[in-house]
Amino acid sequence: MILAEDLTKHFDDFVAVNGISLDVPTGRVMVVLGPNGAGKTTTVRMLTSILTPTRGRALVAGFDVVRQAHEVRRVVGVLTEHHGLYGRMNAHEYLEFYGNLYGLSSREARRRSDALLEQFGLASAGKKRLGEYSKGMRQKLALVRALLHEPPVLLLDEPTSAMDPESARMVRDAIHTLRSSERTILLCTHNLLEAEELADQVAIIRAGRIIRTGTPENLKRELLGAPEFEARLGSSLNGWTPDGLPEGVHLTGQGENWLRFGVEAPDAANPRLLRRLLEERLAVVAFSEVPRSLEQAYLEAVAQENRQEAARV
Ligand SMILES: Nc1ncnc2c1ncn2[C@@H]1O[C@H](COP(=O)(O)OP(=O)(O)OP(=O)(O)O)[C@@H](O)[C@H]1O
Repeated sequence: MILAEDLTKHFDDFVAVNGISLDVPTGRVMVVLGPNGAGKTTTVRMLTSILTPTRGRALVAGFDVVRQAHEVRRVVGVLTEHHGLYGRMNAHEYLEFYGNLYGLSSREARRRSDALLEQFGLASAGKKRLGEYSKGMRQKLALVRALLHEPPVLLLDEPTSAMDPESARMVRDAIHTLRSSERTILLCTHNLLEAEELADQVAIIRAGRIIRTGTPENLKRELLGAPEFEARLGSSLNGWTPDGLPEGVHLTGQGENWLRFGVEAPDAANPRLLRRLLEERLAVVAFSEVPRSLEQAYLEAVAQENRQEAARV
């Protein structure tokens, strides 16, 4: 549904985006992560036909972002950092104006905007001038605008950055619902918990290039190594140290009543590991994976790149 090949953007001599390729199938959420200035917004702008790529091509819902810019604008809902709201209008007027631009009748625009304003807690602010909106309210209204024409593709650049926790929750819930109704979503965020919750796929961009891509689980595995499992015991270990552990399992830590293991292939090794612990008559009261975050994996990916770059100069 979103397909980019070798997408590149130069601003004079500066290369902001350098050969990005992406493939986001229908009904999936691709989260784009990256440091400030990495090229995320520039990528979104090319995918929405706002900027013309210097090289490469992109198709959104089958439409070419350069040759079919008009069609692309019709099938995408965009939320960018600069919302371009008209300060003198109120929300109803603004959404009717945009609804008409998208080809909706005023009545239909009003019906949809009332439902969306209600959904995002803006119903009581419908008559307030947009110049008087707070930052978070502006961001919510920009999202309402992006959803107004029920587009199959959504490109959301930091959609919750200015929102209070309750509003951000509403937006994440809305993204879950949109995903399950087969919308295709590309989301840029610096909020790694948000990314972890929503992403089917993650692309990490640094200095205009994709440095890693994969599911959150695969990225954790690739960047942080084998998962760890912890066995909690109902009694003290009394100085016992594990030996004869199954292949692919190694001890990574231990305390008075707990043991931690790195496990290369959990499906095969964990049953054997548990049998081994029971053979020793250890009272295992809980056995669980030690949680690892996408944040850890992201920081590791960027740190690895920074080290490689430092080694090159
Ligand atoms: N119109 C422009 N002219 C010149 N340089 C630009 C222009 N737009 C963006 N850039 C540069 O391109 C690079 C990428 O910017 P971009 O806004 O895409 O980054 P980003 O990943 O979205 O960053 P952030 O996380 O801070 O929002 C930056 O170095 C920026 O200064």
